[in-house]
Amino acid sequence: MISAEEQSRAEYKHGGREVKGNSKKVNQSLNESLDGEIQAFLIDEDQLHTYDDLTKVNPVTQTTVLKCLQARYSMKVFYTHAGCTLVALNPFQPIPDLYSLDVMKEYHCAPQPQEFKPHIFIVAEEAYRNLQGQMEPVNQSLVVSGESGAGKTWTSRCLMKYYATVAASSSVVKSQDTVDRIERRVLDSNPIMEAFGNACTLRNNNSSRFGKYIQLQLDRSQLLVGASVQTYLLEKTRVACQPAKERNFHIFYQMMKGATDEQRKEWRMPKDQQFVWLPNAEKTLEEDCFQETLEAMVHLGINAEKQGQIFKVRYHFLQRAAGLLGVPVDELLACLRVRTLKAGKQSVLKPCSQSECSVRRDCLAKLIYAQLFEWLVTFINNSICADNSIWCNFIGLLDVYGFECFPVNNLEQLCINYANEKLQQHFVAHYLRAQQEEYVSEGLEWSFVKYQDNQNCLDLIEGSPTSIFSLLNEECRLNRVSDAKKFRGRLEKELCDNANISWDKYSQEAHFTVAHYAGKVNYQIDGMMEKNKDPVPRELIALLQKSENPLLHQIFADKDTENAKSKGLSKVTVVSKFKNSLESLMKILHTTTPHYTRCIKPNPDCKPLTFQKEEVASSVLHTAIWTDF
Ligand SMILES: Nc1ncnc2c1ncn2[C@@H]1O[C@H](COP(=O)(O)OP(=O)(O)OP(=O)(O)O)[C@@H](O)[C@H]1O
Repeated sequence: MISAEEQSRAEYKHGGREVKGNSKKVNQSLNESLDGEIQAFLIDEDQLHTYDDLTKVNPVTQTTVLKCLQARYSMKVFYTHAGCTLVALNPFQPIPDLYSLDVMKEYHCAPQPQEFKPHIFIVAEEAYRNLQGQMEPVNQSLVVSGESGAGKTWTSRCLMKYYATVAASSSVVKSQDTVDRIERRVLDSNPIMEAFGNACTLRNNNSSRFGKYIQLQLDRSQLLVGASVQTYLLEKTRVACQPAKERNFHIFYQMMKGATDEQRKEWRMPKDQQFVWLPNAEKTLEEDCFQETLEAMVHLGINAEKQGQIFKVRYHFLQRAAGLLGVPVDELLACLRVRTLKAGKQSVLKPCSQSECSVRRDCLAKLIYAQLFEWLVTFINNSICADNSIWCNFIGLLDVYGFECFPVNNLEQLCINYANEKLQQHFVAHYLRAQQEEYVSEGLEWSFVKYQDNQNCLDLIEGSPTSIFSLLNEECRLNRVSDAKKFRGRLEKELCDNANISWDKYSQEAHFTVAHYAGKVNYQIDGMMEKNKDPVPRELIALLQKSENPLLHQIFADKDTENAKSKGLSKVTVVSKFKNSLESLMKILHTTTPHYTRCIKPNPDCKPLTFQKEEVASSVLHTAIWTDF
């Protein structure tokens, strides 16, 4: 991949146009001249922190941009503009007064907030004023991106708090009980979703294991009257299998540590138990705050009885004990040990091997966890969503996983990186084209910025008729035992014309490599088809429908009706579902005015106030920011 510095050099003074003739001499003198200018710029070290917009750095190269960010970080200035993107460096320590009520008011009341120091509140206020101005497109989207631990969730919380303060509707209704205040309920959705959807990983103690899009609903007077949440790709495999040194979802540890004696008695949950599925329970985390989760649940209307039902299910499947799920023990064991195969109208019973039994048990746990999470999100939405007649505009907040490239990547990373490709394309389409067109229409002198068009990569992943997704789906439909090597062969045969896919001829592993806009990623094929099928044995669903736990009963009864209505729903693959939900999201984004915030993790160990250039450099490259220059 071409480095940013090389790119800068190539485009330097040529407005992105290629240097015709490509003479070595010209390049050499250009490089020397650029080096000279970089040195000249950096000589004024004391001034580097004053650049509050990285596009004003001259010349814009990786070195100069990094030096400015580093200088600002060391002065405890964490926000910097990069054209139309806000760059947020994570301080990894609370910064007193940076987000106080007074600061919010200052930005909100300023005649020109953009003249203030760069801050996430500028983004928030700009979106709010756009909405007030009712300029098309009126609805706004705040897209928060960055790698794990960069600060997306923190930023989203800040934005929500900002609107819950400056657009508070309840302040005008003095008599309203604070418990019922909509702003509070909207904010209370955070600790609940984080308890059930976040976990401690190697990269972040409070890592969101799902993506979310929150629509803050505003009425004609631009007051916050409700919200709705859409979630994406919950990492449900974590329930039954946690990567080494990582943990399960917070909620398990919260309840095991934080339940009162009374709650333990009611949920039949003894103290100090250890579970295979709860590794690293000894770790003390700020997030293990059960009573806060419970309080938030109460505010949203999840009463003690429902809480009991939720926590009983949670606890009982930790125990991996059958009867406690409210289903007959012998029936559950039978379901786990014997598979029912359908052959026409006939059913054939086939005993499972021990490892198959474990797979079925894990499948049950994942199914219950994912369905409960979905139920919770629906409950939250019912509690915070305003009636359609009340709200007329929205500010959407998107917090999704950033680009991922691990030593081993599989279907999850493919989906996440596909989502990032979509967002990158959205960014390019909305900003660069709009800006360039604006310059042309105003007759301003402009230089053509060459940007990477990632359509080819998107065609490779999701295109029609043949793409990685279509071939994966086809393989899953064939309903045969998947063979990774054969699948690699198919990909090679069908997609060899696309320059964005390649293979390492010498690798023993069945894999493929995709050249994403942010870099190349190697995907392991083994297990990918199975993950895409995400099979749920029918017998397990049928069994859970008989559960005496009213919550489980309700959740799976609904599922049944759903399946009956739309035949074959259970056959919808993971990538198809994800593609559809992403397409709906992109449709919404395209009808809004977008605002981009890029969070950056300045060191891999989450150390306070520590800036490592290599870490920031790779983050900057993985983003749309670079395109912004
Ligand atoms: N602006 C900030 N000020 C102080 N601390 C911060 C700030 N932003 C982030 N942090 C710290 O960094 C940690 C990681 O941030 P956060 O959980 O928001 O990352 P993330 O990008 O959402 O990660 P993931 O993708 O894993 O969910 C937070 O728990 C918090 O301690």
